[in-house]
Amino acid sequence: MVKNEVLALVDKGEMLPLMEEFYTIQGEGFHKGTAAYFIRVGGCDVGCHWCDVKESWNAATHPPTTIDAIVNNAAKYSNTIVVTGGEPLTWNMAPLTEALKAKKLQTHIETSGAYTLTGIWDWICLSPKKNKLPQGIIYDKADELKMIIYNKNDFKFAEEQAAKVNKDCILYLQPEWSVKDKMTPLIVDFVMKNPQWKVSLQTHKYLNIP
Ligand SMILES: C[S@@+](CC[C@H](N)C(=O)[O-])C[C@H]1O[C@@H](n2cnc3c(N)ncnc32)[C@H](O)[C@@H]1O
Ligand SMILES: Nc1nc2[nH]cc(C(=O)O)c2c(=O)[nH]1
Ligand code: SF4
Ligand SMILES: [Mg+2]
Repeated sequence: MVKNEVLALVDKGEMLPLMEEFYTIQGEGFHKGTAAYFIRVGGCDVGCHWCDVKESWNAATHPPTTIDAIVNNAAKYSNTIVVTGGEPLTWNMAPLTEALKAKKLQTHIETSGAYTLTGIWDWICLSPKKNKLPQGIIYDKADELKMIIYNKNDFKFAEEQAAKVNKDCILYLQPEWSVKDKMTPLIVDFVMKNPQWKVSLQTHKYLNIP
């Protein structure tokens, strides 16, 4: 295919810049401990200074890959597919998720919600960022809200975002990894005082798995 054809397919979500894919244990949030196949799509311009996958940001460094190739491969590994990035909602997620659902796979997304929600999802993990706030209806659709705590101000931001989600949405506070020794005790204290919240840890990093 010539370059313009590839770009046109990526534009429609019929190809996606694929950074990496791996079978592992979901480390975070409600489904922690569950085996899942991760599809990490390149491209993000939200710019979190503490992001743990900055290599994902530049979509041009990740090969445009057909939905068929991604889905046929993923189906070999797991019934639960976690789509992450980068920011997956940079792209139209309809073709990918329709193909995953056609194979009866469970579709989970990890997203900042910074762009329009596309795709068919069995589970939406919304992790809002101050520099690009979530767009519209995703607050109504989120199954879990996962707020990253880097400093004390982030508790206030977490409460502001929790006021916007639907009543069934499960609320998590997750320490930013590099400051976890300082922030985890504050999170523990906050959750005991505000039991509508739960603690989420990046358990895969403790397990030394991807
Ligand atoms: C790398 S992001 C990719 C998906 C999407 N861009 C997002 O931010 O939700 C996956 C998850 O990791 C979280 N995360 C990223 N860097 C982190 C860090 N240094 N410590 C703790 N959580 C982090 C994000 O908030 C998000 O919930
Ligand atoms: N094991 C594992 N669990 C995760 N949950 C969310 C992740 C992500 O980067 O989106 C992630 C990840 O990178 N690895
Ligand atoms: S939105 Fe997600 S991928 Fe993008 S910079 Fe922030 S944590 Fe990283
Ligand atoms: Mg991760």
